[in-house]
Amino acid sequence: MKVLEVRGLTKYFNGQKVLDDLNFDLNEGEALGFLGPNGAGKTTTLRIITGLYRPSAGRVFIAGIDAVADPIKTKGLFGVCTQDFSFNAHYSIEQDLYFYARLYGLPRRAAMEKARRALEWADLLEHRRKNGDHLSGGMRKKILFARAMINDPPLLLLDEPTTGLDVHARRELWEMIRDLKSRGKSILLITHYLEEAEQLCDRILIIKKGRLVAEGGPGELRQIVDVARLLTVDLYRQLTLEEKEWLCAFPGVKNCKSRGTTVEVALDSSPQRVGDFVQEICLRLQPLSISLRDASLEEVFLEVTGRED
Ligand SMILES: Nc1ncnc2c1ncn2[C@@H]1O[C@H](COP(=O)(O)OP(=O)(O)OP(=O)(O)O)[C@@H](O)[C@H]1O
Repeated sequence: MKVLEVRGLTKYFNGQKVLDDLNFDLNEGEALGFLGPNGAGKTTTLRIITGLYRPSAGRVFIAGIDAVADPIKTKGLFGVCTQDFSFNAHYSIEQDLYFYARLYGLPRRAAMEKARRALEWADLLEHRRKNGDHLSGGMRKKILFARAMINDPPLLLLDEPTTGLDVHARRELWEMIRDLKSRGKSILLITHYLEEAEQLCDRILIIKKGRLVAEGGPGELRQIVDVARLLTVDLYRQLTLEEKEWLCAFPGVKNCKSRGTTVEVALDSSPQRVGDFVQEICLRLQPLSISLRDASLEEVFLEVTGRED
């Protein structure tokens, strides 16, 4: 079942097109990475899904309900963790969660129980009497997750949840996301950390200037840009122009860049004979070392978002 459907989403701000006919789906139990350079339109998309902005054109359906025409009806179907947040200065985090549970209509006793269980889930029970502003950045994000999940919605929207956190805090949040996924929740994850998307997401979308430029599983994306592997060749001197042309002319070579005495050769996914290629390089260039590896998601991202329109 599709938990989220985005159809032809277009948004203008002051005559400038920020989203351009964006289409994607999020299936039940799926984690979808939503990536793109700064200003690509990720947060704008999220704000339209949550009903904060109206689109200039296009539709959004959450669990089949039209979120643009009837945003009130969809409010209980998603939890959101935004980049901007605040805590009521007079509330402890326990009262904060109780308040949110009451907003969703839970009776007093059930809301208290819910707040307590949410604190346990976030591993913050011992800090329950503190105000959110007095917690560390990682703890604050955990409380925001707990808030977003207080009414147990099927869809979770996360806008850069781990930005600015240390490695330990990031890993704790990853565990919480994995736990939500194991409970069948659908997750839209905006992130600039490609490793995070690779670790947590089943599928990844990359947008640029409000347009979808790539979509697929982390492995599939490498094939989309057709840079499957990278061969790094270290020389004792710089590569000559003639040698560069010779390298680029080999079958399966996508491009070839040299920086100082290091040469990086991008190879496509065709079943070429890499062994023969390496042998020829050794004979002609007598390199200090050669290494072959799969292209990283970061390299795919740079290729896709760096292309001219
Ligand atoms: N309320 C607004 N009024 C005018 N322009 C806006 C508004 N909100 C966003 N924009 C513009 O829309 C574009 C997309 O912004 P958005 O915040 O959606 O990008 P993003 O992909 O989330 O970027 P980042 O990764 O930096 O958070 C930007 O050019 C931004 O300046």
